[in-house]
Amino acid sequence: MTTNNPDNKSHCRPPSQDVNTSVNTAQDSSVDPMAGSMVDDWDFKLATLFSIFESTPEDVLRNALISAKGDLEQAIPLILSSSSHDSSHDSGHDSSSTGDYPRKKQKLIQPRLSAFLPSPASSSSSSLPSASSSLQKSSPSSISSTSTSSHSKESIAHLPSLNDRLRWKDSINDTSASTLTSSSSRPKPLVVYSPEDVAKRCPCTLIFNVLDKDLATRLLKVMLEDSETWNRNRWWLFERMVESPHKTSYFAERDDDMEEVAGWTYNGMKQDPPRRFLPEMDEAKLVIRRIVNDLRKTRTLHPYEDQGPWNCNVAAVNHYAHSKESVGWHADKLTYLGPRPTIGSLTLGATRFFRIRKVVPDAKNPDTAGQLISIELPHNSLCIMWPPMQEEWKHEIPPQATVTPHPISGTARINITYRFRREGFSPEDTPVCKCGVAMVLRCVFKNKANYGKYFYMCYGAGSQEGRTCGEFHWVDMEEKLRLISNRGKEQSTNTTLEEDRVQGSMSSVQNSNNDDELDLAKELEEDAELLDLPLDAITEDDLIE
Ligand SMILES: O=C(O)CCC(=O)C(=O)O
Ligand SMILES: [Fe+2]
Repeated sequence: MTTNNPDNKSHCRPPSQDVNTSVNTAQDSSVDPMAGSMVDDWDFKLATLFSIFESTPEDVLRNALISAKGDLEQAIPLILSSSSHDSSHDSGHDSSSTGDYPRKKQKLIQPRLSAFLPSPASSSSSSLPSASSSLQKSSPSSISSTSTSSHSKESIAHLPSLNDRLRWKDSINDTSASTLTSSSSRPKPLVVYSPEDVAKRCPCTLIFNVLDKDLATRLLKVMLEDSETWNRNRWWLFERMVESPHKTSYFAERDDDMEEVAGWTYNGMKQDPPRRFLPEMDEAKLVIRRIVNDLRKTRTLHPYEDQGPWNCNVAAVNHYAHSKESVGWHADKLTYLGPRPTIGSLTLGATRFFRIRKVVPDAKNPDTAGQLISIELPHNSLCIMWPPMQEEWKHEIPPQATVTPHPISGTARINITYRFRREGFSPEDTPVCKCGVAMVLRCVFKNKANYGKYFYMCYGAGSQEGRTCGEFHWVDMEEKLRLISNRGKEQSTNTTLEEDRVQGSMSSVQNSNNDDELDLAKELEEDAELLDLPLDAITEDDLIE
């Protein structure tokens, strides 16, 4: 699967916010997933600054925070420009251009965070470099450094991303469990190993030794070989082209699946066609499909789930060469899978941690909101993500200090996520925004009034030099599903549906013409940007839409 072509731009109205504003949203409690629990908390903000500026005296940090009226992102440039901090650590520059890496913790955190910070001279959008000049300037360093140095740690550290900011926040939160217990309400991170514990903690089922040993070995070998042809994705992030810290590709089961997936877009960019499941993938698919469907019989299905048997007709595959390769916080996109999808995620090769956290507060267990749960995934394990995993949780494969290697793959891990592309959520069912690109389907999980409602939004920012038209439509999901189901019935009686389909997609979305809705659209877009990490979800799934 090839990557987004940076030259193939569609043009949108520039966003109203500049880089600075976007960064601000990350720490703004109004859009933060942890809002109300800790980000509002002064101590947390101070601790955050501590973790970035380890060598800076506390009073400098405190004063900066006071001067910035508690706004973390405003405080950071103040500290950077203060003479008190250790400039060898807190250079505020992308170290890819300086070649001067901060040491230890800053190596991972600081360069990436600082890549988002406005320099004191560029606090307004007008002073930012134009997107095209930024491409010329930043692409060579950010792309060539990552693509030429293959899997170097440095290439990973170069990637500035929203996800880095969340990981950065999480690493702080991890620390907070031990050092900030008095001021932090966030529960300590958990590591779970057993299927029983996994089932207790989240909507996932973990199954060890899921495939016959011989099949698991053959599949690992063939995928390792095939992964030589997989690519790192590239996308726009705040006027910079960045590259995913792992390789990925897409497969489909049959001809019609191939055609559909070939029509999938990521930010309006058509992707290369997927390849057909390799024979070993087909073999594994049969096992996984049976297991998922057997388990599904014991579950109460949500009305928005596909009520028929689960199929796995497409697969996003990932290759993590070593412990530092990763995938960022994200939920798998709903656009082509529909609401409440089930995903079967197979691990082959090295053992890695799969880290999850619930982004919707759980009324029954408010104490566990935002808790980081790491699930160990060994070779030949299947992690089934049930609904509402993609609506209410985020997941990632974080970089690790070391991994448990596998005798065949060494430190490399292969992941195959078997997915069900769903009727009624094809490219032809997906609305197109003012940019002329396919919109992305999302679910509101934060805003109480609209909780659980679905919407389509412009998703152009990852491909269009950071630009989005901000278009937004609510989806009446019940109505949409009813129309899909009727369509299915009519299809089975060979009725032509073209008119209904157009009618259906027209009535299932409502244009948002009034100001309130536009405001909400904007807020949701910001939410999505932060919480769903659309620009940073690095898997093929996340980038293909
Ligand atoms: O590698 C993994 O286990 C997770 C991959 C993933 O999240 C994805 O492909 O969407
Ligand atoms: Fe995922």
